[in-house]
Parts: sequence; structure tokens; C-alpha cells
Amino acid sequence: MNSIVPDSSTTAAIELLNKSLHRHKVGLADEHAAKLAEYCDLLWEWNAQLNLTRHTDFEQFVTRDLIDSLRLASHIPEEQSVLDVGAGGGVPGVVLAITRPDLNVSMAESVGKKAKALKDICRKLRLSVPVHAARAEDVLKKHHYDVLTLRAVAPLRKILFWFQRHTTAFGSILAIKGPRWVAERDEADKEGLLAGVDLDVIDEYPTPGHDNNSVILSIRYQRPVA
Ligand SMILES: C[S@@+](CC[C@H](N)C(=O)[O-])C[C@H]1O[C@@H](n2cnc3c(N)ncnc32)[C@H](O)[C@@H]1O
Repeated sequence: MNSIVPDSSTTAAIELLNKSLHRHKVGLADEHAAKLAEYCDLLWEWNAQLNLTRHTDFEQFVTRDLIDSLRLASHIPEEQSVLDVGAGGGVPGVVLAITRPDLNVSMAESVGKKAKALKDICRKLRLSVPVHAARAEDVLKKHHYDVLTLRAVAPLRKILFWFQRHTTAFGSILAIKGPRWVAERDEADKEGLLAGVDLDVIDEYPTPGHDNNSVILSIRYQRPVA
């Protein structure tokens, strides 16, 4: 692993991040916190050119991005291959790659400029994470993953519609959703998109500073027994 020798601005950034982590009782290994501070720096630098995130300080990063990503990570078994669909600025994909080095993380981002920024961020962070500048549905025509992750990408009916034709290319989908997930599930059900699908809420947790809970949905397609 590459060692990080922080300069004074990096040290200040790590201190700020650690304060937020402490405030929200999030425990992280020192080297992961340092790498996340470096990630935020690169993300916010790219954000001046591209709209990648609205969370532009460590407090927002921890409460809105990191807690979601770590919660999601706790449901992914060791050493699995993961495709983060619609990675945007790299949440949860880059956070998973940093905090769960046992995982084999890839990202799909359909907007070319965003994918280019993600590639640059991963290169500078020395993360070996393939970034596909493509729609995830197209990536699944050539690759197989144990888990697809999604946050803030599309309503459930779209997610189910996109991936129903590619069910042999992945094991399960883990989607982070807000309270609208119930209405989204009902819409998907009306369109017949839940036939042959096991959809379960596997986690529910409060977002600091917000009244509503977030949920993690597990989506698995039932396959005929061979
Ligand atoms: C609102 S952003 C969310 C980004 C990130 N997941 C987050 O939570 O901050 C949604 C991103 O998904 C991308 N996207 C939408 N549909 C996609 C698809 N089918 N395959 C790959 N990327 C997709 C969009 O280009 C956009 O950058």
C-alpha cells in the first residue's frame, strides 16, 4: 500500500474530517480517513468545473455521503465484485473502494465528463477501480458482478426496468432510498415490474439533521431452479 505523507493542508483537512467523524460516532482506520480527506479535496476541486456534488464540506460529506456508504458496505460480503451504477462524483463507489479494499469495485457513469473526472480522481488516489463511461445496462452485456449498488440514480420502476433483461449478469442489487421508496415500489408493482423479484428492506437508519429515515433495499431476481 502507498504511504501518505500529509502536507499541512492535508493534515488540516484530515483533522476537520476526523472532527465530523467523531461528532457522528463514525469509526474509521486512520489510513482510510486520510484517503477520504484526499478524495474530498479532489472531488471538490473537480466540482468547480462539473456539478458532481452539493455536499461541499466535511460535515455534509460525513452525514450525507459517508454514513450512507458505510451502511451499504456493511451489507456486502467480503471480496465481492461490485458495480456502482450512476456513480456521479463517486458515492458510494469511491468510498467503498477506500474503506473496503477487499472488494473489487467498478463504477459506471453514463455522462462522459463525469466519468473522466472519476477516472482522474481514482488515478490520483491510486485506486485500481475501472470506470466505465457508459450506461450500466451496457456494461452488464460484457461483465458480471456480485452486487450492483445505486444511490440517487432513478426511481425503482426504472431500476427494475433497466436490469430485468440482465439478471444473469449480477447477483443482487442494493439501493439506498429515501422515504419515497414505498410509493416507488407501488408504481413498479402496478407496471408488473416486481413479478419474480424479491424486494426487502434490509436496513433503515436516520440521516443526521433530517426527519426522514433512509432505507437500503435488497433486490434479487428469482431464477428458475436448473
Ligand atoms: C444524481 S447522480 C447521483 C450520483 C451518486 N450516486 C450520488 O449518490 O451522489 C446520478 C448519476 O447517475 C448517472 N446515471 C443515470 N442512469 C445511469 C445508468 N443507467 N448507467 C450509468 N449511469 C447512470 C447520471 O449520469 C448521474 O451522474
